Amino acid sequence: MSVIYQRVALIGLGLIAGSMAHAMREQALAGEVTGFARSPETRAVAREIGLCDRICDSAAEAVAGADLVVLAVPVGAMGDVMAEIAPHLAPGATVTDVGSVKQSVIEAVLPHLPQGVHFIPGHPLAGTEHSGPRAGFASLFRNRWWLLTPLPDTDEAALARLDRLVGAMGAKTDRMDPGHHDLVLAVTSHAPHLIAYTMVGVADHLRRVSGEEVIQYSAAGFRDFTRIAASDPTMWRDVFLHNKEATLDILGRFTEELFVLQRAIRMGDGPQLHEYFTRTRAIRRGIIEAGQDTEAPDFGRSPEARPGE
Ligand SMILES: NC(=O)c1ccc[n+]([C@@H]2O[C@H](COP(=O)([O-])OP(=O)(O)OC[C@H]3O[C@@H](n4cnc5c(N)ncnc54)[C@H](O)[C@@H]3O)[C@@H](O)[C@H]2O)c1
Ligand SMILES: O=C(O)C(=O)C[C@]1(C(=O)O)C=C[C@@H](O)C=C1
Repeated sequence: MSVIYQRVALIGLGLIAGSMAHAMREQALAGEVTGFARSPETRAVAREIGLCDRICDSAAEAVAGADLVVLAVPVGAMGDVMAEIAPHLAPGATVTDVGSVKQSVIEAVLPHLPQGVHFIPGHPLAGTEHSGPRAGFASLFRNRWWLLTPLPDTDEAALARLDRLVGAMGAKTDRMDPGHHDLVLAVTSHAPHLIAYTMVGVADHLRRVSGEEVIQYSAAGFRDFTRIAASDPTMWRDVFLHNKEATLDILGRFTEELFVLQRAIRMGDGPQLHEYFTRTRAIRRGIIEAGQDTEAPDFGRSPEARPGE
């Protein structure tokens, strides 16, 4: 691969920025990568592990001369970070973000955007429950979607260049309207996280009644919930506070469906439960057939799709 940006500045040095740093280094996509995080401890770890070519002690220093700046902080911090770096951005630079919510980030960033600097919001649909500067790894984005939500006046050349970087890190790119993005993600990511947090909360509450059995005999389904519910509290607090309407809409629908199933159980309506679960199983199989879950066991995928056979 060849260098796509001469200098990339990563603001916030956690899972996503760290994975970008590793992926860009592996593929030699940037001439130099600088990094800044607010906490001195995070910067110290980032230096110790050589996460970037240069870790700076201020955001201003990190973005000076950068042709790409990546905002990789919790969504509630994006506006303040943009205000801080704005006077130090190079003319013609591109600023992107990786936030899990798009509309509120755009509203927070745009008022601070200097003339001649491009802002292209983005969101990699890839992550783990781990956070911090040690959590990143180069293959995180491989074969995952990275949605770009350009604004109506976005410069096409700047967009194509960012698209190229994201693709070179292994991701598949697509473009989406920011408001639509927030609704889709409320269904596929935000509401599911809240449900996992709640289920683990319920089990924790029960543990106080039933001793350690909830932990000792935790079944695979519940363990999956606990993985999700171990995700970073600051990040997820901000996601819910900044994608409020869409999340509440989906949770309202979720509650209605839950009542339907609850009633079917109470009434002993086996056919209704069976029909419902048959439909949901088809959705899972569709995701796997579309190659969206690379870690899942295969349910009847074609032999060509099974590596090593
Ligand atoms: N974790 C995921 O699964 C995932 C996936 C896709 C997108 N995202 C989004 O990416 C962004 C970063 O998430 P992450 O998982 O890398 O988080 P993380 O917690 O691993 O890292 C966040 C980093 O930002 C730093 N930070 C926080 N506030 C700051 C500020 N005001 N100024 C400078 N640095 C600051 C923290 O010190 C930390 O280094 C978030 O907006 C999140 O919504 C996360
Ligand atoms: O795999 C996980 O741990 C994730 O939850 C990653 C996940 C998701 O919901 O898919 C979480 C938040 C992001 O904004 C994007 C990806």
